[in-house]
Amino acid sequence: MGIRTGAQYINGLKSRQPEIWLSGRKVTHVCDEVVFQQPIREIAKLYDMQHDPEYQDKITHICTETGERVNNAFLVPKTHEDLQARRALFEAYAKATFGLMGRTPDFLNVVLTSLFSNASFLEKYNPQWAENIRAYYRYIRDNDLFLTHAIINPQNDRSKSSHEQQDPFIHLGTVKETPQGLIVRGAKMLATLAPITDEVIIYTFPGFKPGDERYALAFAVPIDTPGLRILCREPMQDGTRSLFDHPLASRFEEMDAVLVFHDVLVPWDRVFLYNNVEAANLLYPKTGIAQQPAHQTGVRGLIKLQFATEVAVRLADSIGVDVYLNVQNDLGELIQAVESIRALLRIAEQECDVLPSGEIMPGWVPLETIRGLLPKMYPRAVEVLQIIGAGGLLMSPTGADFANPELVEDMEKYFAGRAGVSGKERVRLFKLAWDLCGEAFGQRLLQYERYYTGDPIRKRAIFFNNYKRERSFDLVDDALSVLDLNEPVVKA
Ligand SMILES: Cc1cc2nc3c(=O)[nH]c(=O)nc-3n(C[C@H](O)[C@H](O)[C@H](O)COP(=O)(O)OP(=O)(O)OC[C@H]3O[C@@H](n4cnc5c(N)ncnc54)[C@H](O)[C@@H]3O)c2cc1C
Ligand SMILES: Nc1c(O)cccc1C(=O)O
Repeated sequence: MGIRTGAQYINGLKSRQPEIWLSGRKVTHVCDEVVFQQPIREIAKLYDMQHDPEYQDKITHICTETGERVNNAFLVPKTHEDLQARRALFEAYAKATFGLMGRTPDFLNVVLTSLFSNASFLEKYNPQWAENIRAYYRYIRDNDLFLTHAIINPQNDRSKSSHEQQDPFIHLGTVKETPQGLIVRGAKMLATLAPITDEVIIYTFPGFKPGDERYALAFAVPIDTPGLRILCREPMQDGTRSLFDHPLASRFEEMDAVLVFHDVLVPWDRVFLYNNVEAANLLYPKTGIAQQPAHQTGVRGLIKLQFATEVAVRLADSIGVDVYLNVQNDLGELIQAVESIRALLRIAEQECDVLPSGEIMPGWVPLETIRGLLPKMYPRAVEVLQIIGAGGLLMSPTGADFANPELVEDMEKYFAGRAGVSGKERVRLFKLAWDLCGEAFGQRLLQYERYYTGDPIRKRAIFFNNYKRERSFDLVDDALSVLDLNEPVVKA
């Protein structure tokens, strides 16, 4: 089959009825749910881009195995050109969503492609697991499906591991084996976009302790698998607010959900790992799923930070405050943050790691540096928007006010910006900024940037330890070596 259109993606959603709970009620048809309609449209646009002459050759390629045209996320990069082809895809999708949708289809399709190309890691534990992930990759690639994932345990007692929780099945674990497959029970979070995806993949993130064997699980099932319950968080916009009033929140609400597995059957051919704590802790670092997806998230994060920075620059200009030193200083800081991420991506794409399989991976040091910087830089961009927007952020009328003939004169007179910026233009800019720095929608985007790739504190500690292990810090030795402590520095 190969690449899908947006209509085919939507028909796929209509062909099933997952168990989705939203604001205390069960969703009957996800495409009829107003909260999901705009995000579905935004994802459908990404699928349509694959058929658009402007993008098709940039973001898709002909699969050498099947001869079908497939998305570049499924490309195992073997050359710098392959890496640039993936970069082009990430950038096209990020620009289409301003980097505000973190879990667009390319993200998990890159994860799956890494699991496929490094399936040999699973081979030594259980060759069937390796075969299963290879077959699953081909299934998702050839059907161009959209995955969600949930790899974090629900936030119960973080001081205890899974097997020490009050109930053995709060965290997702294996209940029993059957001839058909595993029966699994318990919860995982935070499955972003789960209600509007086709499949869910569960894989392991390091942190398993001895005794956690039953929780060491990696598998994938269709999103409408019997017994899988999708519990959505409170929506951050009700789907009825206008594009004028909420230009971003009304388009890019990325629903998050806890997945509860009520004795779900996982067929054996969909089991990628289980009952092995060592394999569970090593899957993330040993199969490229820490590194390759970081290329996608780095490009997406760059576009998001760049977007917030551009909004801040235009906001300041619209009310003439970018003539002041303090504002220039803050905006200069954001621009330098954007340029830092842009430069780090280039370094990552130049300083690659080449695996024995021939797969090339963008350099882990610059990618992990991006992962450590964005959780600081993006909240700072939000703060700068708040500082520059000041009271104007709380003083935006609605599109309905501008549409009312009785008010339009006041609207244009009292809401105008600097000379040349009409009332409507200034208000629209301030609404863009408010969606990013004021709305719950914008606060989620900030929290996303902090935590989407794990706890930044612990990630930075892992980065430091890996860096210390791999680097020699020669300059210190050089400095100490030139001085023979018995020699006077300057000969008399
Ligand atoms: C908007 C958003 C979208 C997300 N989307 C997804 C998704 O699609 N799929 C997915 O699987 N996950 C997703 N995540 C979850 C994300 O991976 C987690 O938020 C992240 O791993 C941190 O875990 P936590 O949120 O449970 O925080 P916790 O681990 O509960 O941490 C809470 C606080 O306690 C501290 N803490 C907790 N445990 C320790 C410890 N052992 N040592 C030191 N400090 C500790 C942390 O530093 C933090 O300050 C998403 C998160 C957000 C915010
Ligand atoms: N995707 C991730 C997640 O959901 C939680 C923690 C880490 C990651 C990741 O890809 O690094």
